Amino acid sequence: MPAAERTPQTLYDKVFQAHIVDEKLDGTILLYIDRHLVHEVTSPQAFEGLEVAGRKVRRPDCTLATTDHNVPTTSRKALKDIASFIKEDDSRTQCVTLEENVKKFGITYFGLSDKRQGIVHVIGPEQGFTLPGTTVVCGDSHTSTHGAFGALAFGIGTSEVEHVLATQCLITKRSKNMRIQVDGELAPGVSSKDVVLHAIGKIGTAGGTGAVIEFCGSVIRALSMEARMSICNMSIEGGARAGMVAPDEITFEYLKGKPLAPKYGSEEWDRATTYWKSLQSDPDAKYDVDVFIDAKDIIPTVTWGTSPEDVVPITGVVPDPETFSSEAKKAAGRRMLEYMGLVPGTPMEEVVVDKVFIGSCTNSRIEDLRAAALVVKGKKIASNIKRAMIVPGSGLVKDQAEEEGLDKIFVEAGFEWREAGCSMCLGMNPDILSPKERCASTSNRNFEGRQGAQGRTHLMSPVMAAAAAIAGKLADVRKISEFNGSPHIEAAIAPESTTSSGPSASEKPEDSSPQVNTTVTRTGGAAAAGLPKFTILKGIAAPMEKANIDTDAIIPKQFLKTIKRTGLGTALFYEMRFTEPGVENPDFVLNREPYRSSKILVCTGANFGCGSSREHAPWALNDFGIKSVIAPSFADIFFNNSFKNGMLPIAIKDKDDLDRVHAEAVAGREVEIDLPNQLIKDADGNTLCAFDVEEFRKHCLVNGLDDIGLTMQMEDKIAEFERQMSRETPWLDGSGYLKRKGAGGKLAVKAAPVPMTNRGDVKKEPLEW
Ligand SMILES: CC(C)[C@H](C(=O)O)[C@@H](O)C(=O)O
Ligand code: SF4
Repeated sequence: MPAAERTPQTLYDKVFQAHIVDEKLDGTILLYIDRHLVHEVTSPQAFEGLEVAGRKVRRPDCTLATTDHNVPTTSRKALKDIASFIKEDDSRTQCVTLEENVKKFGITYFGLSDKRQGIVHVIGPEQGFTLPGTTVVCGDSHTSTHGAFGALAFGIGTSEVEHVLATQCLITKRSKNMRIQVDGELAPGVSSKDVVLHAIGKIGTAGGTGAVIEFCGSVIRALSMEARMSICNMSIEGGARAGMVAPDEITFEYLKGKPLAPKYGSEEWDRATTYWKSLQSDPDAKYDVDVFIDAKDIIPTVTWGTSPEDVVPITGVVPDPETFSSEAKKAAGRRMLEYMGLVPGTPMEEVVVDKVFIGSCTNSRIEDLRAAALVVKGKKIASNIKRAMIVPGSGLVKDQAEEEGLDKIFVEAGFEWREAGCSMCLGMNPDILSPKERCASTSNRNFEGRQGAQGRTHLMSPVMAAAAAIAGKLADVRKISEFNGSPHIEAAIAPESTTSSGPSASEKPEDSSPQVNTTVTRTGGAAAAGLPKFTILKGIAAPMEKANIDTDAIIPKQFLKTIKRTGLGTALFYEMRFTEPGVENPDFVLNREPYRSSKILVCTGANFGCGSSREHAPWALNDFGIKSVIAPSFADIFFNNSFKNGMLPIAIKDKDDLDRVHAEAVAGREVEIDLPNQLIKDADGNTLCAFDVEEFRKHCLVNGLDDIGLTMQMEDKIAEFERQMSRETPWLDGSGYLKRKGAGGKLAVKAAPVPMTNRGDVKKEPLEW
């Protein structure tokens, strides 16, 4: 797969190029996916789709599943099975459904009784499932985390999860190249989280739209793998499709001995590292966007508002919206301050906190816990702190921390020591904020209601969250005297990660159980049809005037627990639509006539659909009856997800054009979208403006084509690509407990389910499922 060098290429170009199965004239690309991570929230509908169509999982050896979002983080000592452990009905259904699906489709799965269970973005790297130069996807926006290895890793929606399960490929387009270079040396107390918060503050939450960000520069090179993961993790908050760091000796060192990485010292390891070393951007490679950051400008950073771009140094004050550049920004700022319960001019260090959460896929790894423990050691949390939680990212992180005695440091200080999961990052499980509670959080999103309805989130690094717990308010970790903060906190505390990754491949018993790749026996699923056709759409258009409408606002977390695609219309814009359950907010546009029957949404603010990869957002719009959203720009995943559901998102950049359409919406008149002619018209048929749409997407919409069926017609090309991959990068055919049997071109994949649990005596314990 190593590509011969031609025109100068970036790291992204190289990895992307090496995975092209097919390219159409209009630039539509069929991209091969090496690694697919699966969790319980975004997979049920995908498996259901496979089953209905009689399709099987093409590469179980390249697929790894776990439960993380819904799982309680309380003690698992009394755990019998997930069905009796999870009390909340919908959460239980989602987790049990995943367990049924992994059995049915023969996928390796880490359940709650397995120490390798954890947040999907923590376990992939930990197991060596994530490798340099690979393409990695998951039905989850923070898949960008894995880019720290020089992988092209991005979040996808549920329809795409189904597409990858069925074909191991995705239909996509090239992204732009963006480079964020961070040079210099980080000052004491400044960690990778501050770097990424600072960068997002600089570029904005739409700054990376349509691009893959390569993080480089002397600061990035000096960071540990875990610190790099925290940075790539939040690329999505900067609007980017993915973030990447070129692999180097730090990367290789991290991968040595990981169960699913090539065996260190083997010929395969040498071959792999030779290839990985070639994955550097060429010196004269071109970037579409270049951003430079001087490390000395970065000081410990916290957020003040409800978007990750609302950052301020801890030494700063709550900003005054009246100083913002436009009326729209002023209005948004006022709303944020009201929601956050903050007054302009208040020093950030005087903002009193109720809860502290150290966890999430951004900051729940062993180095994060070590760093926080250094701050906390020998101290007590402040008396006003109602609850402070440490939630390790995986069972293995938890074990490692306990081995080092970190749990004792935290517990003595007054923290709760929890089991692995997403926890309070998004409150889909019992860990939530109560209304108006303020949280110092190491997670990645501070959207309204994110950690619990009306909860108030301030994002920050683990050492800053630890400092807030001790001080009882937002605090500058550098002022906590005993904290001998060092440059690159994570790297300095843990020069080498010692987290064990469970039994290594060689320690594992040979898998001898018969495999279940093709349990679903219905056939005839390759037909390329299935969606309603979209040609002309005429109807009422609802006006909205807000920027950065995130997917958490379109459909809040509590409605993600469904295992169906339908019925979400009632939950659309829930927090804005209802003042309390069943009571409509009369001011919200969709509660007014004639907008109750809208088929179109016209939004004048940019970056519609930012945030999570939840396809529930387009499903909710669709179920409500809205088949098209018109806005100046969209977040990539939402945009993509809409097409997969036969919906048409239209980006209108020209302000006058958009204003004309918006005026019709405000007047309550019908608007017509003519897709074949790419025109938007008023109710009388007069053209308001033209719009662009990619040829392939238009073809699928107009003809109601299901793109999984289309891709399956490319079987010969996919199989040929896999044969070539087995020859050139054999380490990518499942290894270790995912060993692909019958390689060498045949698709006789024998995926290995986890042959045992990983608690206690691995040889004697029963099958995980
Ligand atoms: C549930 C999932 C779709 C979602 C995401 O994609 O990000 C979640 O992980 C989140 O952080 O909001
Ligand atoms: S962002 Fe939060 S909810 Fe989403 S995967 Fe990461 S930890 Fe889980």
